[in-house]
Amino acid sequence: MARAPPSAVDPSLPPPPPPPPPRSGRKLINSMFRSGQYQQQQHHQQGDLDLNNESGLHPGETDQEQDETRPPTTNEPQPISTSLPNNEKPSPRKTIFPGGKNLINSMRNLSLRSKPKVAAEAADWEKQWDEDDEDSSDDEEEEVGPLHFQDQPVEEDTKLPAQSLPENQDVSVVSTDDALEWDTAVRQDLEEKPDIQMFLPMLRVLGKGSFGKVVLVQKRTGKDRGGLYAMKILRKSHLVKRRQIERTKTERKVLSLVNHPFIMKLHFAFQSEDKLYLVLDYCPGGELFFHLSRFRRFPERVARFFSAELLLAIGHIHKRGIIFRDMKPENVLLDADGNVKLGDFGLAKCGIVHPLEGALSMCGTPEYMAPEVLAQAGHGFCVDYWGLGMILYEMMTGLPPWYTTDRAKLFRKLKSAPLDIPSSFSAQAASCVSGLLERDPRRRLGVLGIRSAMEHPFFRNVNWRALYARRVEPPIRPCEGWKSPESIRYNEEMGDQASVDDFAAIEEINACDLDAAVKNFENQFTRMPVESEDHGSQHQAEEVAALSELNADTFRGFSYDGKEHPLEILNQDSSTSLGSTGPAHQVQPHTLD
Ligand SMILES: Nc1ncnc2c1ncn2[C@@H]1O[C@H](COP(=O)(O)OP(=O)(O)OP(=O)(O)O)[C@@H](O)[C@H]1O
Repeated sequence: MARAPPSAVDPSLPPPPPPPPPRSGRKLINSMFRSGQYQQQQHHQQGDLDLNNESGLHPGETDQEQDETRPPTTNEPQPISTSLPNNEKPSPRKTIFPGGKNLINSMRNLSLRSKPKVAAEAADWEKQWDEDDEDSSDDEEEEVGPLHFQDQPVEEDTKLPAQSLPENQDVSVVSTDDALEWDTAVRQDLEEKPDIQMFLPMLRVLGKGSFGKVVLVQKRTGKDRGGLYAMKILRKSHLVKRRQIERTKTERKVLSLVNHPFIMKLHFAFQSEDKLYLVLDYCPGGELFFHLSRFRRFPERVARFFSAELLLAIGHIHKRGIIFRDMKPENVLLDADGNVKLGDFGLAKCGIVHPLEGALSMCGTPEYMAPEVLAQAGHGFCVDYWGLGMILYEMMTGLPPWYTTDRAKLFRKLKSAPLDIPSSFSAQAASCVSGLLERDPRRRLGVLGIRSAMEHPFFRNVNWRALYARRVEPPIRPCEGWKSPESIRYNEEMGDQASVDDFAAIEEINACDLDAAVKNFENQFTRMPVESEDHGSQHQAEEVAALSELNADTFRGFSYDGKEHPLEILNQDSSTSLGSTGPAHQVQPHTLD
């Protein structure tokens, strides 16, 4: 059965651009950032995305005026060319915030203005959130149709809520109570003991990480038969060789502790003699990075939507005493509807009850590291607000602030270079980004908790309850026209005859459906032979040697059927024993937390 291929986006964004360059192209894009070519190209194509486009047009709506004011098609964003003419000289990135640093600083120092409406809504949402934690049923929720994430004209208001913690305040009171809640909902309905047979044959490769690959699989038996999942496969020998066992255990532990609409869910974990398997929500929308590289940068309202969802995800993990520590667009995936799913919890840390303290490790992705992490001064929840600021800035400009390939220079810039804010940022966005990217974590937006960030004027028009309930229509619809087996099943259960026919077909998912299902992933992975393994003799010899280092207890407790109590996980040994070798793009913890 052929399904319409996934297609593009909200009509208020430019028409669907061609797919992004392959991953090798992504690497080149990075090198273009470094050489300045990327900025040059951005400069040439300025105007191809209207940052002030706040019309909020949505599917089915038309706006002739909007179409007419769009730049000509030839100027629509194209995938970033990997072959820029050599004679184009890179132009340096401009510092174009009116008033520059002084204005930003003066905005930071303004006192808290009362914002009863926003505060009331945030409080309302928070109350709802607590209730949802206790009882996840939405039965009594008022039925409201999908809301558009549409910006209203915002009154001029650039004042940043005061974020400073008084010098002598015991900041540990900020979130201790929340951190004691370990009430993650677990799935009670599964009676199956998971194993690899349940998911064979594997369907497509989705991507590769430093220690293994992620493949698309379909559950072949049991209640969720036919459902698609992403299965992360890690070779034990790689983990041992690269001292990544604790990282993997952390990822598996944290994933089973969290339960949130904007965080990737772990369904099963199991192991074979030589591999570990994590079965996760499949995110057919692909990486946020993939979409950002197609559009080069997002209009402010789009950046606001994604950052608001990420803010809720951060609030959820912080409430559970977990910090993420690796916020970057590559770790944010989109579900079929275009809502975010935060993933890759390998650098997360549990047991944090303080915004500034609790962890010591120097870890993260260099370009995104918070100053307090670099300084190894101790860090807490506030690192993730810094990470959110970095993502927000990157969404609105196309690259993270202070970017350079020279590692020493990068760290110097992260520590002390002024933040350049383009003049295209609204005052609210500039205030929010500079508040999140405040170097002193005691003064950073979010230090007083998620609510203080939610109340920022940049998020003024966000309906948090609706957003949390996924009733706000996402600005990018990455899988339009594609029906997931789960949605088909849902309709079938509701007695929809057309879908019953579809449902018969989901168990025999054909190549065309598969192409549609992986449309937002790079060809270089999705076209790989799914079972290909390196069986070279040297590799095998190394593997045997590495595996012999493992004792029977190394991965004890890894398997997960969705039913264990989170406290059991917390009681397992989680001492850190990481070496300094890690993936090229990440810095692994160098000290014990
Ligand atoms: N749940 C998922 N649904 C769809 N695709 C996924 C999912 N999880 C991961 N992927 C894809 O697989 C790729 C590899 O993921 P993985 O978590 O192994 O590595 P990574 O995060 O890129 O690298 P590292 O683990 O080294 O930080 C990701 O880049 C993403 O494109």
